[in-house]
Amino acid sequence: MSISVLGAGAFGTAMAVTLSQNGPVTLWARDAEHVQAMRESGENARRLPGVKLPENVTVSAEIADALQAETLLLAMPMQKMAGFLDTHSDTLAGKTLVSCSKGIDLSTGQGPTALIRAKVPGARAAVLTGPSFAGDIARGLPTALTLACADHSEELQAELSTPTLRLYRTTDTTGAELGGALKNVYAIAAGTVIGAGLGDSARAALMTRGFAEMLRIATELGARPETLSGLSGFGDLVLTCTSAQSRNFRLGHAIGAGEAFDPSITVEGAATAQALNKLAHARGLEIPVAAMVMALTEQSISVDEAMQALLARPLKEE
Ligand SMILES: NC(=O)C1=CN([C@@H]2O[C@H](COP(=O)(O)OP(=O)(O)OC[C@H]3O[C@@H](n4cnc5c(N)ncnc54)[C@H](O)[C@@H]3O)[C@@H](O)[C@H]2O)C=CC1
Ligand SMILES: O=C(CO)COP(=O)(O)O
Repeated sequence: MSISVLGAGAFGTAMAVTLSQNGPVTLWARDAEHVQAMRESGENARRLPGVKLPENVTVSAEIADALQAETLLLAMPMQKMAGFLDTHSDTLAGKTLVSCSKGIDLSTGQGPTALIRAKVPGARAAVLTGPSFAGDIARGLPTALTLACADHSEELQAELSTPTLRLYRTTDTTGAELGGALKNVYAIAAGTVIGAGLGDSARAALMTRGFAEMLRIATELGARPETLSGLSGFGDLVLTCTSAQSRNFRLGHAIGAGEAFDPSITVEGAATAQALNKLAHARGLEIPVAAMVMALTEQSISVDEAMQALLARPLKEE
């Protein structure tokens, strides 16, 4: 059984590298020049420098090459997924589409599985998510992720597990994808606190209250609470709120420190904060930390104002 990875960013490349231990993998990039550069150098210098592409990984700019496989990993930024599915919907029907993207589509409020079902009705949708930096996976460091698929596939779990990548399965696709999307918002909050010098205690408080918000909104949207407590929710929240490897954390850190941040870096949490606030508002749910993250990323509030607003909220029961 062969696998293809669609999107040759850091994460798609890392997944291609680890999965190539099980068999041949096609790594598809939309940019032919990027493919040429990867073939010549034997690595993805743009997105994952220093990691050699194994022989089992074929890089291609032809989508037809990738479509030879039945299992396709979607590894592109969330806000690009709808356009990608629209363009290729006919050819993707009947395939197993495993989303690796962590976000909520801003224009529809849908997560990856709902988007896949809407755009490619004949496809089987799954989600691969959890605490994992691309560099760690590619270097073969031990990693555990959640694989969510409505039809409970042990076969898919085995297909996507490697000697260093251990997958746990669940049928709760909503919980898994919301955990992965929402933690990015709180990683921005954590980064902001550290960048502004507000201390580790404040970060722990925001992580905990952020997790409460994650549970509140995700369960309202149909997620199982235990999924949020697992790798895809709590696990990834811990990783991204405590590591400067996280781009979401780094964006927050720059906001807190009053520094510039390179806008070409993929940071899913800013758009997710907007989508999340829309969803919460429509349901009458309070998510004060996520509201502050949205205001900070939109530059409509200062860090000091955000912190004061959170501290001045009415005292309540935990
Ligand atoms: N980098 C990481 O450690 C992890 C990333 N992820 C998730 O994976 C997703 C992708 O992130 P990265 O690979 O890190 O980003 P990246 O910034 O390294 O790469 C994004 C890639 O997507 C490609 N792309 C953009 N629009 C596209 C389109 N319309 N069609 C096909 N390809 C397109 C770009 O050319 C680029 O190669 C995000 O949702 C991220 O949250 C998940 C786990 C870990
Ligand atoms: O999702 C990730 C780790 O699990 C990667 O986080 P960033 O997108 O913040 O770098």
